[in-house]
Amino acid sequence: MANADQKKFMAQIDANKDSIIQRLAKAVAIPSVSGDAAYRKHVFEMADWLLAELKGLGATAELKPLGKQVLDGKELELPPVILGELGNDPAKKTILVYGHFDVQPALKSDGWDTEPFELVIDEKTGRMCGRGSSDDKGPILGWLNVVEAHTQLGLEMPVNLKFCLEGMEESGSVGLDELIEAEKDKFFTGVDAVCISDNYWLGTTKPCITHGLRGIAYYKLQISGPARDLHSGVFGGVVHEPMTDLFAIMSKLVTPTGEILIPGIKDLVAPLTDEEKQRYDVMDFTLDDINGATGSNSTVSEDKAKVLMGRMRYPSLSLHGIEGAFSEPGTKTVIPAKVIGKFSLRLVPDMTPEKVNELVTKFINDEFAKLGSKNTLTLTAEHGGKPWLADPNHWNYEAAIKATETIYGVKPDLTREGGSIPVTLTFADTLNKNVLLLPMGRSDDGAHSINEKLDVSNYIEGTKLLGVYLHEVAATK
Ligand SMILES: C[C@H](N)C(=O)N[C@@H](Cc1c[nH]cn1)C(=O)O
Ligand SMILES: [Zn+2]
Ligand SMILES: [Zn+2]
Repeated sequence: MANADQKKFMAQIDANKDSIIQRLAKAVAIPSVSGDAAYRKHVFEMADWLLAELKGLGATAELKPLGKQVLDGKELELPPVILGELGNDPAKKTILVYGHFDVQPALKSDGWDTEPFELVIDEKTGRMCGRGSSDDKGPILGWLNVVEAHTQLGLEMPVNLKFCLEGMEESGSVGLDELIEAEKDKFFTGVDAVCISDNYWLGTTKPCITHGLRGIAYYKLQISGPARDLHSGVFGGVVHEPMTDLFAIMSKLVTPTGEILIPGIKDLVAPLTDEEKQRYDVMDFTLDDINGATGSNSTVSEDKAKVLMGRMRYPSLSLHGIEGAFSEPGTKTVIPAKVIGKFSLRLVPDMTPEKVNELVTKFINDEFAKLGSKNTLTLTAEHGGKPWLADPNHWNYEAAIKATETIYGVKPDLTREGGSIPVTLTFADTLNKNVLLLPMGRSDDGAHSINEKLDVSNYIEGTKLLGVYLHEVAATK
């Protein structure tokens, strides 16, 4: 049940509906793609815009430079991290809020129905379409909307807030761990718990609270041979072809039903307990939720618990793409001289990127040796992140459960997320504080896909959820 302050706050969010949607439209219009050097200046632009918004709301905030990185052979300045603070009352709890203002790449030609960097609102369905609307600009702005509503009402914020907002999450959070380590006894002092809104409900109607994430280990596998692309009529059957080698290796990594074939990987996975299995059996979820989100009927199993475990508690290996391969329409008869296969594994307890790197490297080198090819193979381990699992028996989770009941009128499911947010474990380990994931969007939001959207109702009610959660945090012992 909402108390009087919470009711006033919720009414103010309803009153602000148009202006906070405009705030999201402005954020989506900045194409802050972190993984493409050509867009890097927009990630900086996004950091400047957010910094100004935070300061405009009365927070103290600064940009922390992270140095440089090498991306696709080019040296590039890393986007800064925003560290901000609102309130420092020793009588109040301090919640650290993390989010990311970078996004995945998006081009209209990928198959979007609308311009990806324009927030297009369908008044009939309430869907707000645009890259970053759900992942993760909507949720970040949710926190700002909460602060604004309190100021407008002259209502005291129930907790002190610290903000840590990064611009490299979609590209491995380069430099962030080091910054957190360096600031742990400075900026991060006094943090009581952490809240991250950067994942999704399990389905489209029922909210959830998340206490686990998979980790990631991302690889680029380069095979090169000829000094230049060749005519397949002249050189086909004459040379070892890089693409043929690459297909031979990539086809041995995983089966079409998702079984990882790299020896030793399965042995790293913590065994399933009966008690854990039961949790998946009773989770409020149907295959229609997944089918709705994928727009297909293509699950690898018809068993609900197996599908859920495939996403939450087992590793997976996905093939993402091949750079350098002929991919345009038409029928070019070319032998590409150099191709780079991209794949990643999602990691679960007790896997670490280091252990996985060892096994992947050995397997790929062994398989390449079996081909007897005269080409050259180079395997690069790109970004990695460990899996994370938190204890939900904590006041941070209690507050989130109460707030969810107030906003949505149901007890939320307790879930583990299939995606990765590498910094989560860093916060848990370095600050030694409880971390909670409190999602705003739905499973069918299409994060990383075409036509990413956030429903108006999720944005508005999700903003209320973040605010009421802070009130409930203040009320817990
Ligand atoms: C769950 C979160 N919103 C997210 O999308 N995380 C990304 C992180 C990542 C890692 N490599 C590239 N991006 C994800 O899980 O893919
Ligand atoms: Zn993402
Ligand atoms: Zn995200």
